[in-house]
Amino acid sequence: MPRFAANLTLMFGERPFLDRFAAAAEAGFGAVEFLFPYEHPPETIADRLRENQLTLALFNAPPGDWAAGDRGLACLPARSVEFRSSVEHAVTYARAIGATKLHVMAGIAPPDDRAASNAYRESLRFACDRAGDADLDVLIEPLNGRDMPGYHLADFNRAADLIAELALPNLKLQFDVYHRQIMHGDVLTGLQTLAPIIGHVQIASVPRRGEPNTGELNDTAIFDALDRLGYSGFVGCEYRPVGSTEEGLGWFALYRNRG
Ligand SMILES: O=C(O)C(=O)[C@H](O)CO
Ligand SMILES: [Mg+2]
Repeated sequence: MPRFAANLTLMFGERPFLDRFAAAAEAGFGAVEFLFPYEHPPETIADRLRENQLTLALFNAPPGDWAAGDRGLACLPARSVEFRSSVEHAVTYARAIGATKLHVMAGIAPPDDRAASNAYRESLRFACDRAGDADLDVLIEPLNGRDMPGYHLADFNRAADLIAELALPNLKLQFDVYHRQIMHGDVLTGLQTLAPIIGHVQIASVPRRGEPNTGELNDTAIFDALDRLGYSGFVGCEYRPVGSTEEGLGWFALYRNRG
């Protein structure tokens, strides 16, 4: 049975961020993930994880100035200095909070912009090198253009090609089922084909990005397929609860307290 990680950026949003750790543990999660923890000292995050006996499945490197429209810096040649320091900052956090997986966002630039593609490759080499020193995998995640217009990495095949081309041992694919279904469909075949390079999986219903099994996909069949494929990582619950997070956890009854 897959092991699930509550995404504390989207779930338990009724509470302040630091209170969501206890809420996730109480709900039966053994792991959590979140996007950007940087408003809080890493020691505080580490304490919350330890106090609640939670494993950290994944977090994101700083994305630049989100309010100003940045969605990562990796493909932006003019921002390479800032990118490198964002990776160093993330690695410092990762060491302190016991992370093993780091999502590095690409940024906004057309997929066929050659300068952006070259910068992206260079940035990923740099990130994998620094992250490798801390035993961290670097994840890249194709994002659909409806939620993330203009994002540089918007195709699963392109992500797979890039991972093959760069051949970096700690560069992996973040397979978000929600984005996959919107961009390409063919979710089960995608999971099977890409299994060797998948480093993390995320789930949400389509199209509303709500609880599993409330949209157009059979998420139970997806969880079964992950088992058959021998996927041993976490499945991040990156969804926006329709009502209160707890009320929407009916789907989780089968899986709670299973690591
Ligand atoms: O949006 C997603 O699916 C993510 O996982 C990113 O980390 C944030 O954009
Ligand atoms: Mg995702």
